[in-house]
Amino acid sequence: MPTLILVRHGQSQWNLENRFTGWWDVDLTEKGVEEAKAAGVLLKEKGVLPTVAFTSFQTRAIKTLNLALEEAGRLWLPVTKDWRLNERHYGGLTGLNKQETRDKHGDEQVHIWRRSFDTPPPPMEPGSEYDPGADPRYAGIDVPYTESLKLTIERVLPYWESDIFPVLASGETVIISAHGNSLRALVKHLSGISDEDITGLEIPTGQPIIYEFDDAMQPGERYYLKDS
Ligand SMILES: O=C(O)[C@H](O)COP(=O)(O)O
Repeated sequence: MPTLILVRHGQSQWNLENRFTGWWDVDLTEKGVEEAKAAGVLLKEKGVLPTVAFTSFQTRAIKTLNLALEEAGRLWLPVTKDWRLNERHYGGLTGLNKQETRDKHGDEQVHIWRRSFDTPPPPMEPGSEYDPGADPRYAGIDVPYTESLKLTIERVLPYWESDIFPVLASGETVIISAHGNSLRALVKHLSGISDEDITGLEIPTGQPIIYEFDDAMQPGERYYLKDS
């Protein structure tokens, strides 16, 4: 049965510092490393062993994948990295402290920026401190200046359809190591969550989420591997 494993990267340095991160490339904390390893141990214990892997262009997701695969004895897997699995771009909020931004703009405005379906944060100034536009990994890519969840879906879903779904449909067990909002985009699609209800969905770090697909390639109910 084709099986999909989704895992959000372990705690990052800016998760710890409570800063808007988006496309900025931060590393895992020690706790994040432990979360990633624990995800791999769980995959092994439960016998849910990936055969193909996808991740973003961002260190925190790539390292989470590698650490989990190592613990699961699957460091040898083919891995495809693609920017379309990156975190949602946090625009001009990138680098700011989330609590200080709430103190300045109010809880409601920050909640809209973080969780509304289609209101993007204010755009980043091109060439500003946290603009990844000149990073060689994004050469040839139209790096956005901000993204709502809706805009994130508009680049995650075509990639899912063209590159990931066909691999899954061929019978593989696919693991995707990605980010809070690129995974919300996928879960919204796979679980048929409305634009309104998606605002309430939080994806915890380092917890594998499973979808099993039937013969018609319809996803079943998603569940956390730890609860199975
Ligand atoms: O980019 C970030 O800051 C986080 O990874 C996700 O942030 P959020 O919980 O505000 O969407």
